[in-house]
Parts: sequence; C-alpha cells; structure tokens
Amino acid sequence: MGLFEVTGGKKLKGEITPQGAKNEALQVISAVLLSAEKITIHNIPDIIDVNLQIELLEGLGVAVERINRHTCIFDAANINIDYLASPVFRKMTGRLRGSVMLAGPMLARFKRAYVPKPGGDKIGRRRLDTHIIGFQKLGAEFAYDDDASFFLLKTLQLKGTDMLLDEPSVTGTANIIMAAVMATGTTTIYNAACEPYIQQLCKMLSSMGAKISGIASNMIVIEGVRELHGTTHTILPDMIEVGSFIGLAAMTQSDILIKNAGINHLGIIPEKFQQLGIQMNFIGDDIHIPEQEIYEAQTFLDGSVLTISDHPWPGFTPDLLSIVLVVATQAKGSVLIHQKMFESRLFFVDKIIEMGAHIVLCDPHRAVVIGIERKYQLKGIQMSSPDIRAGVALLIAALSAEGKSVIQNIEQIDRGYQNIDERLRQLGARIVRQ
Ligand SMILES: CC(=O)N[C@H]1[C@@H](OP(=O)(O)OP(=O)(O)OC[C@H]2O[C@@H](n3ccc(=O)[nH]c3=O)[C@H](O)[C@@H]2O)O[C@H](CO)[C@@H](O)[C@@H]1O
Ligand SMILES: C=C(OP(=O)(O)O)C(=O)O
Repeated sequence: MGLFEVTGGKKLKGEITPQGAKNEALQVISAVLLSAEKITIHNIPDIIDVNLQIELLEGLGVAVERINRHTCIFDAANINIDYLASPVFRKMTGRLRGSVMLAGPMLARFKRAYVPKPGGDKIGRRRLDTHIIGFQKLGAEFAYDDDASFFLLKTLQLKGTDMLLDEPSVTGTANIIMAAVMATGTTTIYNAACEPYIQQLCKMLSSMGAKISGIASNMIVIEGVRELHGTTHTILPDMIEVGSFIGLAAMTQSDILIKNAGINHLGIIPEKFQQLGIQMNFIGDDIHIPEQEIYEAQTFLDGSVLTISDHPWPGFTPDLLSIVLVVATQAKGSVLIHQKMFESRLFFVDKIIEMGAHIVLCDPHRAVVIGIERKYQLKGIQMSSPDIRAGVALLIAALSAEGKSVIQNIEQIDRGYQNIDERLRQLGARIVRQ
C-alpha cells in the first residue's frame, strides 16, 4: 500500500485543470457495448477505476485502441459473453462500483448479464434494488446466487414500460436507460437521477441513434430502437475535482486558477462554497480562487446555523461533503454537515478532530463543525484514506496543517484523482509518494 508524506502549511499558487469526470467515464465507457460500430471517447481520466472498467471491456472482447492518454476508440463488434461467468470477471468487478453498469448494455444487446457484488467506496450499504427491479420491469428474469453473491439476469426481449424508481440512483438510472434504449416500445423512467453524468450518457446515446426525451429532468422517456451506431463523445470536466480544488485553495490560503472548469455543468456546487464565505471569480470557463485570510460561513436568513447536506441532482452531491466538512474547520462560524445518503461517510472526521479541528460527530450522518477561524493551524498526523473523497479531504487538511502528515492507503485516492500528487506539486505542494 502506498502513502503520501505531506509537509503542510505552504500556500499554493498557479493553474490546475480538472480531469475528465470519473463517474461519467464509467457510464459512457459501459455504453460502448451497445453498438457493434466504433465509438471514440475523448477526455478519459487516467485513473484506476476507469482503467479497470476498460480492462473489463477488453476481457469481454472489446478492441480498445488508445490514441493518446485520454482518447480511446472502442470496437465492441465481437463480444465473448462467457467471460461474464468467469472468476476473473467476478474478481475484477468487485474492485469498482462502475462495473455494475455493464449489466444494462449486456442485457439490451446480448439478453444476458451477471451483476456481481460491485466494489467501490466502503461508505455504507449500497444496495442494487433500483437496478435489478428496473431490469425486471423491462422483462428480465433474475436469480440471485447467494454463495457467489451475484445476480444472473436474462431475457428473450426487453419490453418498454412505465416505472417509478424507488430512489433516483445514479448508476441505477444509467443502467436502466442503457437497457431500455433497445427495448421494444416506450419506457418511461420517473424519479430518474439527472446528474450531468446521466445527461451526458443520454446525449451520447442519442448521437448513437437512441430516442430519448426528458434529458436533465427526473422523467426520462425512451422509445426503443433496433440498433445503435458508432459516435464520438467528449467527457465533461470532473465537477468533484473542481469542488475539491476550490476547497483546497480556500483551506490552504492559496491563489489558484481552475482552468476549463465546465462552469455551466457545476449546478449548485459553487454556491455551496460561497455559503462558506469562499470568494471566487468566474472568468470565461475558468474559476479564480483568490488568496483569502478568513472566510466566514453564512447563516440562514433567520440567523440559524448553516446546514450543508447532500441531495440528488440538482441538489448538492454527496461526493463533496467530506471536502466541505474539512474546509469548514477553518471558517469563521459554524456549519452542520448532514450526509443523508451514506451511512459511513463521516467516519474519517475522528482524524480531523485528532488534527485539532472542532467537530462534534452527532451520529453517523451529522457533524457540527465549529470553525476555528485560523486561530491556529491543524497539526500533521498519521492517517489512512478510507474512501476517495475522504482521502482527498485528509490530503487538503494535511496540506493546510503545521508539520508533517502521513496518509496511507492512497490507492483509494488514485481510484478517482489522476496523478494528484504530481499536479499539486506543480502548485507548490510538498507531497512525496512512497
Ligand atoms: C460510480 C458512480 O457513479 N458513483 C456515484 C453514484 O453511486 P451509486 O449510483 O452507487 O449511488 P446511488 O445513487 O445508487 O445511491 C447512493 C446512496 O444514496 C442513497 N440515496 C440515493 C438517492 C436518494 O434519493 N436517497 C438516498 O438515500 C442510496 O440508498 C444509496 O445508499 O452516485 C452516488 C450518489 O450521488 C455518488 O456518491 C457516487 O460517486
Ligand atoms: C463514491 C464514489 O465512487 P464509487 O461510487 O465509484 O465508489 C465517489 O466517486 O465519491
């Protein structure tokens, strides 16, 4: 297991460009299975999870031509369906959450899919009911193998139907959309997730010949078509990286320019950091975070303590709450962080408390952060990265802290952030990878 040795307390300066979005990449790369024609995808992030997803496709027989580090041409003309039942497929899918999204396209085009227990962040229960019930409503039969922990799905032909999802699951919605695009008849998915990742997937599928309306809303209507064609698609900048860099700049009192931030696709993200009192200037598609001594958390209009909580899009993404929590520790004022969706995503805060932050962990979902207003710096300590975003939150804390920190288990961070140490060193950060 690798580690970062971080010497904190240094202000950073310079420009940084976000990578392509991890969660979009995992969706659109899965969608290449829907066509026998070539599909080119640009701006693919070079990160562990996405590379694993590409390896899974190769195992299935997809020919992958890497034109450069961030562009691949996928050719899914010849697929080896038996690979789905192999132990190696099951083992690899257990390493990332995104692997679950191979099921929708496999079911649509090859009428068979296996859904093993996917991997991904260990942040509480992550059930797959929305996916499986959605497939079932489209006419797939499923059986669950208790011993091997996987769902086996098959169908003679998927048929369009109306469905109301029990929750707007991001990967669940993507899976059902990909299954429905080649079903017979019309499918209506109500209470659909509508994150930019889903919007982008729908745009790509439309350019392949799918008939989808309601994109960006919570009601998606899909008229099934017989087949889909090749296309070219470009992945958006990673909004979670953008949010992470805004938080990093504020916490370390740095002057940072986030280039090509995809501002039109950030939704409420900038506003949440502004509620923490963080200044930002929008220059074209770049975001400038000026060096800021003190940032003051707003209160609500009635004067009560600010709450920042997660919510399905267009609400605030849960993936940025760990970052917001850490940044709030140096704010002037208090903030209640309410992580509604996941049960175990706040457990890293004991480390931030050990570093000297004033936080009351009320229960697994809520933490009150009492900002210390830079009266003192956090202190460097030894810690381990429990999940991608908590890992980066710890990294931000370490970069702002006095002295040396060691962050272990950095493979968690590498799952979602491309060469993060190298890119932050270019801003002046003192990070050594070991
Ligand atoms: C590979 C990928 O794309 N992963 C993302 C995807 O995971 P993923 O698609 O797995 O997450 P889901 O959207 O299915 O649900 C996440 C969790 O939130 C709960 N839930 C969901 C909706 C809701 O209205 N109420 C609620 O409580 C679910 O029960 C579940 O525990 O979406 C999550 C939620 O944005 C993000 O954190 C993950 O980064
Ligand atoms: C939870 C996340 O990822 P995954 O769903 O892949 O575990 C994340 O990106 O923050």
